[in-house]
Amino acid sequence: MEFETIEVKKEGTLAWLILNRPDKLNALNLKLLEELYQAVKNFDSDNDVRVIIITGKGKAFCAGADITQFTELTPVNAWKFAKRGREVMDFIESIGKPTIAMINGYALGGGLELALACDIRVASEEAQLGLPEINLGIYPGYGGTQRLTRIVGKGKALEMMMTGDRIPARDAERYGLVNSVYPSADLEKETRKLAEKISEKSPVALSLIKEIVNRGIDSSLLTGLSMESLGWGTIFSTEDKKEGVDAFLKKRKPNFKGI
Ligand SMILES: CCCCC/C=C/C(=O)SCCNC(=O)CCNC(=O)[C@H](O)C(C)(C)COP(=O)(O)OP(=O)(O)OC[C@H]1O[C@@H](n2cnc3c(N)ncnc32)[C@H](O)[C@@H]1OP(=O)(O)O
Repeated sequence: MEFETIEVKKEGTLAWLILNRPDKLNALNLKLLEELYQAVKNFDSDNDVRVIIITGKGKAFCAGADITQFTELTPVNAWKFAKRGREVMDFIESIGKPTIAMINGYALGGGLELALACDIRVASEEAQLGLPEINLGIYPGYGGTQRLTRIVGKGKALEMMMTGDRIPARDAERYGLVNSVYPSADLEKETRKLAEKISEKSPVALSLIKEIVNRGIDSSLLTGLSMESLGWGTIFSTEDKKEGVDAFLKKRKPNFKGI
């Protein structure tokens, strides 16, 4: 499928989705948002794909929602644009496959919110992250108020939203906002290494981990723990569980098939 605002490519079991409006720092307009949704949907239903990596072309991961669109938005359309963006982020978070945001530069506003919807964030040393919407007289609308708070805690999240300050990647790593930081020359290699490691695990187990963690975090501890035990029953019916245990006992590498 041809896209205008993103590039997609497959490398074995890894799928790359590259935001491709570099002259506008990959700002999210409606077209990009819809293509992003479609590409993730395609990769999610592609059995060959085990891990999805999202990144940006040029010096930005994504500088947020396209501000030029704001001048013509009526309140009703603003609500629709925010709602659609949130739905796309929710969808990305909800898919069963692991997602990695490879933050190669600015991840601001809706761009950071996209990264927050991914499971793991890795960044280059030059990257800067922030929610600068406050400087436009608005506030995050693609899930940032909720997801950032769950990841870095209320105090730091409120500070980021209230000041709009951009945070260097190394500080973001200290706050737990990004998992790892690398020199930009190594970012792609290290991301690929991480993605390949995850791609060799059981897709069923990965999918259950995502579901239980994402649902559990919004539930009581008891409900989360109960989902964990129920999932355990389910995982014992899979071929991947048989394969993993057999491989261990026979001292060989497992070959998980996702069944
Ligand atoms: C409707 C629901 C929305 C829901 C929630 C989401 C809200 C948002 O995301 S609001 C946007 C938040 N983001 C920002 O406020 C960042 C805006 N950008 C900047 O502050 C700067 O561009 C920068 C600090 C990221 C980089 O500065 P610099 O290196 O000097 O690069 P330029 O400013 O010259 O940018 C190059 C080029 O890109 C255009 N651009 C950058 N960001 C956006 C954007 N968010 N929307 C539209 N266009 C953007 C910028 O205008 C330049 O274009 P030209 O002037 O045509 O060269």
